[in-house]
Amino acid sequence: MPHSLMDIAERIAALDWTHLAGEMDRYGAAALGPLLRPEECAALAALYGQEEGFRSRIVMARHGFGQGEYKYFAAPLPAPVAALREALYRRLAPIANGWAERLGEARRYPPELADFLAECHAAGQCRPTPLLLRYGPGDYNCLHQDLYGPLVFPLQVAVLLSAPGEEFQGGEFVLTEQRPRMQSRAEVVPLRQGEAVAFAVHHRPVQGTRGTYRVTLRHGVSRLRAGQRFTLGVIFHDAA
Ligand SMILES: O=C(O)CCC(=O)C(=O)O
Ligand SMILES: [Fe+2]
Repeated sequence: MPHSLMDIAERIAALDWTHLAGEMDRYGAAALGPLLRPEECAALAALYGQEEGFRSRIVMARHGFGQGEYKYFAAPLPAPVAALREALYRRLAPIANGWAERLGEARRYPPELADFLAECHAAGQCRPTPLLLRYGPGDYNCLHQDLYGPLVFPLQVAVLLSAPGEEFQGGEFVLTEQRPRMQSRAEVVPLRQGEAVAFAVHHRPVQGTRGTYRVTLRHGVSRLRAGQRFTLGVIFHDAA
């Protein structure tokens, strides 16, 4: 493994996962801190302009998803993206299993990404889901859930590749949480360049006075006031 990729796995292993699991349990999202260096962010963002290496490009306005665009990587994923996906999965799988247990769900997630992806592929979810997103002035990402078939890994990660305040203004990462029969709660996760946020894809358990209940989460990005913003999205289930 080249030095920098080994390094990505080590950076992820070095995070305080006990603390982060607590944040995930309380808020449905946790800022992971800096994962990528500015030059690594710039290198990934620069891939956006290339033709090769992607399986599709989505113009969000055409689908009512917002304004801006994104491109799904084709297999094989760029090495740093594959390294992030593998190393993050390893740490998130125990949290996902804890959630499944508390929600009374039978599904358990294997400890390694390769084994989970084998399950996805056996279920006909074979297309890679990691993506690069690009937003310009006025662009935004409507609240959504990244579901790509019946098989869902319940956590995902986004890495901000651009420098807020320098390369763009506005464009905050936002989550909403819909509790049963209650009004929604919003959460903004401030990120700096290279920082990542882990968050619930669609549901998470919340402990109530009469047992555990399920809340529904959505995420999106508020309107960019100026500049250009790139994100790397790391989703663990593959797509049908
Ligand atoms: O651009 C962002 O910060 C969010 C991107 C997104 O929707 C995702 O990574 O799934
Ligand atoms: Fe998303």
